[in-house]
Amino acid sequence: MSLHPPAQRTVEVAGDAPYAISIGPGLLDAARADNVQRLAQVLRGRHALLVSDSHVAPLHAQRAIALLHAARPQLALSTWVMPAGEQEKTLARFGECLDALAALGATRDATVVALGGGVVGDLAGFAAACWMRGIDCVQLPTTLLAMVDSSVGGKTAVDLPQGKNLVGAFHPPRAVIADTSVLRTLPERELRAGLAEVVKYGAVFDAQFLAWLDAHADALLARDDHALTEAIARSCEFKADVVARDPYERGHRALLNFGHTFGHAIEAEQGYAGSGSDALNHGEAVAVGMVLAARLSTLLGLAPAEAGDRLQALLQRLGLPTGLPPGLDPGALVARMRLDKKADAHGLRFVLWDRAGSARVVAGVAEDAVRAVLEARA
Ligand SMILES: NC(=O)c1ccc[n+]([C@@H]2O[C@H](COP(=O)([O-])OP(=O)(O)OC[C@H]3O[C@@H](n4cnc5c(N)ncnc54)[C@H](O)[C@@H]3O)[C@@H](O)[C@H]2O)c1
Ligand SMILES: O=C(O)C(=O)C[C@@H](O)[C@H](O)[C@H](O)COP(=O)(O)O
Ligand SMILES: [Zn+2]
Repeated sequence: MSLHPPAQRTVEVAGDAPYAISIGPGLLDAARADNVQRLAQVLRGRHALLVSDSHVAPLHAQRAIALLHAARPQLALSTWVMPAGEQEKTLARFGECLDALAALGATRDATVVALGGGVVGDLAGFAAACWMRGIDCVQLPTTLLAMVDSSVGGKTAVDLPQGKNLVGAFHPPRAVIADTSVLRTLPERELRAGLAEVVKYGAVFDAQFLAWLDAHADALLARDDHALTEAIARSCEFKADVVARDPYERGHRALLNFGHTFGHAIEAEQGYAGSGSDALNHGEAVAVGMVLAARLSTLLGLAPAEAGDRLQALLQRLGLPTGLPPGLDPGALVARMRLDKKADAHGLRFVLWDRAGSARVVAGVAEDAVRAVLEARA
């Protein structure tokens, strides 16, 4: 293991509104001139609203606030803290976030700064997309999942009881700043959840990356800085490449939904993860969903069963669930899937694979086949 901290990495996201993803330890440290300069370049106007949650704010908000003040001393800054958890990614909380922007008097050159995991990032990003028809958003992701996935690409949303992310907008951030030192306070379960989305990139784009993850599983679980930084940067490269080519998910971007048709149905059917609930969180539901998608691929004659077995073994090695939780009814899950955003007038569409690293969208998947996979449960 190297004694040197990992070098800072930057991934550029191309497109009509390009932006940079900065990754490395200490990027929220206001004492570093390069950090101050990075944020100063993207802040405009007089107002900023820092959005965070009840777990993250006590741990990390002070550093973000100090950096924001250093980057733009004239800033009128307020902080709005939402209760933590997927159960809170609601229209009601979104409305409260808009109220906080109104109370601040945020003008069109204001910035929403999202400090948190994917729940905060999605909700704050959606508020930025809607306030005065769109203001800037800067993402400061604090979970592994948010660093590798949700802070990048501009999908913003809240959930409805009927389904995940059913109300939202595409609204790319102005910048993503991932200070990897905040991962030290991340609960173990959330670290593992983030690894599920990292595995997803290998599953759909690159079998060699899956082999790398297998070889570095122990280092990743031990939070080795070098392994984590590499996994984050590689994941951001995969995502940046696809969202730059297909920002509005008209084609290829849908591959990032591998495991999500099953996963989102599980999350909604369980009533979403939150304090005191046993529900799977997003990353866990995606882990189960990817195994089910691999099984569906095999049932439809697209992929060998061994590919699914290997994926399941890797996810289990990373401490992730891979079987359908007890008590969930296959029929109810299929009914949920009819509201999946990839479904169309012709029925369900799934991201399936031929083998690791080679995925595609398959239309007209029979509900009976989906039920059969769910009834087998893993
Ligand atoms: N927009 C996208 O492209 C995209 C991509 C993937 C996932 N998502 C969404 O992201 C959400 C899941 O995100 P998540 O897994 O980050 O969940 P999350 O935001 O609920 O965070 C997980 C938990 O970790 C806590 N936490 C966050 N950072 C912490 C830290 N550094 N130290 C201690 N605790 C910390 C949070 O308070 C929360 O309790 C889902 O709603 C999912 O739909 C969106
Ligand atoms: O960025 C994307 O595109 C993704 O699909 C990334 C997913 O990991 C993420 O969970 C996303 O929010 C799902 O999008 P949805 O359109 O199915 O709600
Ligand atoms: Zn996801």
